[in-house]
Amino acid sequence: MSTPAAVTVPVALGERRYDIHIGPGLLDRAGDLLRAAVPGARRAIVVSDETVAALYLERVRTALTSAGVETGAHIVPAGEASKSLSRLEDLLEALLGFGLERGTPVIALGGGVVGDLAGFAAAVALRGVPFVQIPTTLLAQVDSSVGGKTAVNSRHGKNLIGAFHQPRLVLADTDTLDTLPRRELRAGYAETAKYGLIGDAAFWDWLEAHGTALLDGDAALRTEAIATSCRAKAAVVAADEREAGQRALLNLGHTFGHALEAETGYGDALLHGEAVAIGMVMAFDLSHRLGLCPGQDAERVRRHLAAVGLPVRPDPARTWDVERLLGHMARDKKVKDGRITFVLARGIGRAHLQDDVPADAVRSTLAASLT
Ligand SMILES: NC(=O)c1ccc[n+]([C@@H]2O[C@H](COP(=O)([O-])OP(=O)(O)OC[C@H]3O[C@@H](n4cnc5c(N)ncnc54)[C@H](O)[C@@H]3O)[C@@H](O)[C@H]2O)c1
Ligand SMILES: O=C(O)C(=O)C[C@@H](O)[C@H](O)[C@H](O)COP(=O)(O)O
Ligand SMILES: [Zn+2]
Repeated sequence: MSTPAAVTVPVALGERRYDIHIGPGLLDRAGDLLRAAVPGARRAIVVSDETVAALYLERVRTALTSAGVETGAHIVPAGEASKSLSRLEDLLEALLGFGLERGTPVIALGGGVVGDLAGFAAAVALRGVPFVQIPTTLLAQVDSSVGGKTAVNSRHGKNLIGAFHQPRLVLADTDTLDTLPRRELRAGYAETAKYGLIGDAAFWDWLEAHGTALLDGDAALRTEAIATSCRAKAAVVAADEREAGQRALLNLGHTFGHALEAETGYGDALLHGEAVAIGMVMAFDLSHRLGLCPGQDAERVRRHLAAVGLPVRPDPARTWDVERLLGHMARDKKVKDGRITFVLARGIGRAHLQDDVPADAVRSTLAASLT
């Protein structure tokens, strides 16, 4: 296994832009890269979770201090439950207690949970302060740290309270993936595979060939997959920053997946990436039922995700209710005039949006997956 060089992927948003740095050893460069991205920053507050803080907080603080940046830190419990209004309130009070000024960056060090929570706090504290992402999960490095969606969950559903707030810098140190549990790595793989399914059949072929080695820790393959994913996401976000249209393609598998997450209570039973894997299999099944997608493509999706160890159907040991799942789906952010816009596909790499999907076809997909 060779050590890959760092890669930089730019995100261009009209007059604004930021860089995603991807590669090994980047945590130690956090200070210099922060000073370059947020000129004049002399203080910063790092938000992390208990697991990640124990592993990496001191290293990041040392790097920042060496660059002349004074740091504070706020730590939340690990896990999806921290994406809550009460954790947001605690965080906002901590930021204000730190003496946050309009130029003080908030730095998210961790996975998508910390990124979404800290990003939303950065969006609303003092009506917006600079935000920096240091993603430490595969999911966060390929997806959540890029594009500026931030949110907490509501009792009405997933990510229903949030804001768009772009980071000034994304620093994805691929070495941090060495400590990530295999289950979390696989969950991130689902969001990686999503880019192949949406619009890049060649990337999907590449993942079928290299997915297992990537998950086994091949550093060069990992860096290549993260860079390809970030380029794909950067292009979509540059074209449609606030999801007026085509950005919704990044929601492939999420209408089903978010409903499954809501039903399992946002706990450890089903991780976001696992729910997305099941949801993508359902989206391809639905596309096939509607006569849009060849059955062999839907089967390829199911087979590969299962082969890398991802769940491809809801846990049969639990009781599921189709109507309850449909109820969650009806609160999806892509609902307009009571109609859900689904992300469907005409084949691998050929996703599109469709808002005239018959409810019975959706019921059939859910029922087939639950039996
Ligand atoms: N904003 C977006 O665009 C976007 C995109 C995709 C997902 N999301 C959100 O991201 C969240 C999921 O993110 P996630 O999968 O990163 O979960 P997470 O943040 O909960 O992290 C997963 C687990 O891994 C641990 N961990 C993190 N980095 C580690 C490391 N390097 N070594 C060891 N342990 C580590 C964490 O403590 C946690 O227990 C969901 O809430 C989802 O809705 C947001
Ligand atoms: O960045 C996007 O746009 C995405 O849809 C990425 C998704 O992976 C992510 O889970 C996002 O939070 C889901 O979007 P939401 O608007 O339904 O919260
Ligand atoms: Zn997602």
